[in-house]
Amino acid sequence: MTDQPTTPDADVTEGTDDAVRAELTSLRESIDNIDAAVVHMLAERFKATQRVGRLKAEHKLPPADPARERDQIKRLRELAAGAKLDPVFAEKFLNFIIAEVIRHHEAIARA
Ligand SMILES: C=C(O[C@@H]1C=C(C(=O)O)C=C[C@H]1O)C(=O)O
Repeated sequence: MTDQPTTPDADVTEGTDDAVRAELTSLRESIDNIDAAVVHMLAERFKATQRVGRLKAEHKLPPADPARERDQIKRLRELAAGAKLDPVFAEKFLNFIIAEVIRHHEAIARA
């Protein structure tokens, strides 16, 4: 972020047919609902993983469990393929989340 004054972005749909703009708005409402659901689901997942992190710290278990991760990645790739979602993307997404969870578990173990 800078302190420079910003000009608002132009409406990229200006001049586009009204029916097209209405369809875009409707699709974006669905996207906004899905994004909200994703945020809420991720929040619940992190609540559960925080509890796992505390349990592991109390019982001196390591923050990461590579065997469990391998099983999850295999399962998620299969689910993704069945849902016509790119399995490579699904794996990257899960790995991104797991890396954050492991960071949390390391922090809990240090605390
Ligand atoms: C949550 C756990 O800790 C880590 C994070 C995982 C996850 O986010 O799904 C899976 C395995 C572990 O590396 C766990 O062991 O179940």
